[in-house]
Formats: sequence, structure tokens, C-alpha cells
Amino acid sequence: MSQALLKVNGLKKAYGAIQAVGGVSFEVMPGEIFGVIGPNGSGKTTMFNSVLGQISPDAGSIELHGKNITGLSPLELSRRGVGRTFQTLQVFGKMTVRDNLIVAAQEHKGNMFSRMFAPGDSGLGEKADALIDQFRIRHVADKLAGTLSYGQQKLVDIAMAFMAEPDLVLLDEPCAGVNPSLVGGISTLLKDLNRNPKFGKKASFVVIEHNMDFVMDLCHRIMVMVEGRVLAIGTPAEIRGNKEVLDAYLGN
Ligand SMILES: Nc1ncnc2c1ncn2[C@@H]1O[C@H](COP(=O)(O)OP(=O)(O)OP(=O)(O)O)[C@@H](O)[C@H]1O
Repeated sequence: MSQALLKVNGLKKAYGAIQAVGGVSFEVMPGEIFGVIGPNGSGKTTMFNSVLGQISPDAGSIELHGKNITGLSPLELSRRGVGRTFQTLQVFGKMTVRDNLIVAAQEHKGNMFSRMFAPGDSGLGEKADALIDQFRIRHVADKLAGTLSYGQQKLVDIAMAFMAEPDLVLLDEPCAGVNPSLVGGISTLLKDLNRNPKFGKKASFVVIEHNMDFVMDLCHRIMVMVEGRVLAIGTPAEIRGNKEVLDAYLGN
């Protein structure tokens, strides 16, 4: 059996009396699309932010390719191949789509001032163009990102995470606020990125999402969190047929 890409073991995080994450363990295998579902407040985002170095967990360890990455900064994690998208868009409305992609890659390289000045190409234009084609946003590449629909900006946001050539991308609610007619397009795109690596790397994903049809169709395995704990991990069919999951979450 191959080594896990991401291994989270016994992760805990409390906010005062609230145990947001109460001992969560799971593994994501190379090439896997791993979904995380659960009711509001079940600890999904806190778990994500702990894995991504945005908050310090109280206990537990996180390994990437078997190496301990617990407590590393988001920039260091990005350099090691871990990318993310946020619930809220990170695109700059007054820059073109192409420049947004170039700036995202410059940030990955640690250029702290890249967002403050007009971006030079820095040799990244070719990479941006490859992603623009893969994301089928060529027709808007030279438009200001702020003039695009929310769904298109979401695609740009995901493309920005891919400029760093990640092995693993954590997506926080990619469908939130997106017109239902565009949700299928995001799913198709993520499947394409997973199956057809653009830069010689097969992308794996961890996806937090409330849209059940999207999660069930996209993910190879799904983890259900309830009150900071793991209730179940399994294939979409196993999760759909799990009585505890139905009682605690899906049956509502
Ligand atoms: N910075 C914080 N300070 C205090 N409590 C927090 C903080 N962040 C999260 N919490 C609490 O921790 C618990 C887990 O929240 P979290 O946002 O991780 O859940 P979630 O599953 O991502 O929810 P949602 O689906 O609504 O995004 C909740 O009770 C929340 O109120």
C-alpha cells in the first residue's frame, strides 16, 4: 500500500470551553479527492486551518509524505506543495485574470510586495496561460477580475491555488454562493485537474462542501464530522448508507 499524502493524527483545538476539534484522525492518499462534510459548527474549518498552519492545534500531528509539518507556516506549506482556497474570494478585482494568476505565483515564491505593485510577468505568463486554457477562462483572461460573475471569479480563485503547482489543495466550500448552473462545471474541472496533471503532478484535494450532490459525485472518500469528532469515513455509497450519518446529518 502506498504512503499517505496527508496524515492527520489526533488533532485537537479548543476555543475556551468549546472543543472545536476533539481528536480528529484521517489520511488522504495520493491522487485522492477527499470530502469533508458535517453540520455548521462541526469543526471542519478549524481542522482545515490547523492543517494549513493558520492556527496552532492544541494537540496532534500532521504529516505530508511522511514528514512532520505540524505548525509550519502557510508559506512554508505552500512551498512544500500544499495549496488552499478560502470560503471568501481572494481575487483582486482591479487586476486582470491573468495578472491575478501571476501574482498568486509570485506570492508562492515569497515576494511579499507582489500584491502592492503591478505584476511583471516574471516568466510566469506561460504557466498562467496553460491554466487559463485548462480552466476554460481564455475569453475573460484580459478582463478585470472584478467584472466577472461570482462563479467565474471562483474559478480564477481555484486557478490561483494551482499556480504554485501543488500536490494537495484544500478547498473550502468551492460551491458556496455559486449559481447552481456553474456547480457542475467546477466539479468537471476538479476531476480534470485530478486526472490530467498540468505540470506533471496529479492533484489531490480535500474539499469542505455543504452541497451534497457535488460531494457525492466528486469525492472518492468522505469524512463526516459532528461536534468536532469523526463520525464516519467511507466511499460516497458507504456514507449514504451509514445509519449514524443519516441520523446525525444527512437525514435532517
Ligand atoms: N476563532 C474562534 N473563536 C471562538 N470559537 C470559534 C472560533 N472559530 C470557530 N469557533 C467555534 O468552533 C466550533 C467549530 O467551528 P468551525 O468554523 O470549525 O465549524 P465548521 O464545521 O467549519 O462550520 P461551518 O460549516 O459553519 O463553516 C464552532 O462552535 C465555532 O463557533
